[in-house]
Amino acid sequence: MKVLKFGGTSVGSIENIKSVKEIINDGDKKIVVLSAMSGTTNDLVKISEHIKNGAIETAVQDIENLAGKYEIVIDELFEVSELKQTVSNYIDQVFEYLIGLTSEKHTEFLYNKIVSQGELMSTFMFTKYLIQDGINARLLPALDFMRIDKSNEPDDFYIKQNLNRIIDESLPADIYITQGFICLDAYGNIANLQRGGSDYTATIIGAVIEAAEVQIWTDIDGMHNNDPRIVDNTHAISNLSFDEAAELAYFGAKILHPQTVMPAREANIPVRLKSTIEPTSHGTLISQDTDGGGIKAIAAKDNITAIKIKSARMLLAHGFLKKVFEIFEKYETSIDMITTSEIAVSLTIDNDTNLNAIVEELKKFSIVEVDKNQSIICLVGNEVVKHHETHRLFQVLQDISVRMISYGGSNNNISLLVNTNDKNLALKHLNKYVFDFATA
Ligand SMILES: Nc1ncnc2c1ncn2[C@@H]1O[C@H](COP(=O)(O)OP(=O)(O)O)[C@@H](O)[C@H]1O
Ligand SMILES: N[C@@H](CC(=O)OP(=O)(O)O)C(=O)O
Repeated sequence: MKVLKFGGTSVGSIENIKSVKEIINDGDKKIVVLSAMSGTTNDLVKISEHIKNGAIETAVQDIENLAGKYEIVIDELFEVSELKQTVSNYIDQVFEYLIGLTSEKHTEFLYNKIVSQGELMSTFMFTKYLIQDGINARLLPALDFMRIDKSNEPDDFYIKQNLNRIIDESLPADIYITQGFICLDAYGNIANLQRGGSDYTATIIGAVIEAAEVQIWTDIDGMHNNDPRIVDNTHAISNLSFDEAAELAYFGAKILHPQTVMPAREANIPVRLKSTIEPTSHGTLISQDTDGGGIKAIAAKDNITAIKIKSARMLLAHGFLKKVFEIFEKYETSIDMITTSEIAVSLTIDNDTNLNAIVEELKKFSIVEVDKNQSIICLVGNEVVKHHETHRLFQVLQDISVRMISYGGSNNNISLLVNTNDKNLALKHLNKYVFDFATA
């Protein structure tokens, strides 16, 4: 069985919802993972923010506006009045529930309850829409099987047991629909896999059911060699290894959630990125195969903070780095990049939650400088550090001030740290030097 994930853009309009139906209705049994309609999760996040800020009237107004949008979608999708009524009742209940939540105290738990509603709505509507067309579709509620453990890792054993049980117990179907993104935490509270997490849901499910393939369907024909929103003339990459794709996803290629590749790599399940707009195009196949060498793609990750730690005494004195790392470990903050010199160590983090506490502790034995608004630019390719063309990327040093370079941490990745204001220019110039050097 295959697992197909359709993102917010693919279920974001009536036209796209219809295309998704055509794509999945090919007679093969499958599990379909859906995101919320595009824009909905952002709207729900805003509603949660308003509640947090005590702006209850604005929250209610936003809920009503969102309800209005869903009314239009239901009206256009459903012709059979009984189904239309069932879906309307369900969606009305969701919005009444949201209104009810506006009088609650804001907590992370409340946020999680609010943001989970997008996927609950999209999957309910879509299942009924397939049924209207005579398709044997069945909804598998993600909250009945998808769970993370105390370390926020997928609880594979629980997921496998419960998903198989639910499929076995329900009437046979050709197409099973489930929600991406949402899950339960180890204590049974509603939680999620972080923004963009539906991709991750798809590979978690793919791994536990040992799927033949996981397909991530979106609005672009695969992973491009650079960010198409910033750089012109990018192209889709036909094949990526799991390691290459994982580096690109982790370092910001928006098309894939950072953790998506992990379950697929562990279970050796190919992942194909496909376009709902051009369903017949090859897309990008991510598998254990590696091909060729040199830089295949460039990605960038924003909201990075650089921390320079200068030692009062000699830096590489025995135990100095241990002391530094222990502080980051204590505050559960992972380090992305690191470079050292005789007198200082520079490193980056992408989570500022405990920055002040970390800096205070570091200051006890060093001089600390913090630079916010940095971006990591990551160049990825099999054996990229050894390739004879790789040196071209360093031409970017003549155009842009590069704060840090990480080379050789893995054979597949070279990373540069630049000020976010220089990111777009850096991506464009790197594109020219690396992929377009004949005209550079
Ligand atoms: N390297 C890249 N390759 C392809 N798309 C990318 C890349 N970097 C950024 N994107 C953007 O990611 C978008 C698709 O991701 P996303 O918004 O998560 O889709 P969905 O809503 O289907 O989950 C594309 O429209 C594209 O603009
Ligand atoms: N609704 C979630 C989950 C998701 O994965 O969305 P998308 O597939 O559109 O990136 C979000 O917006 O974060």
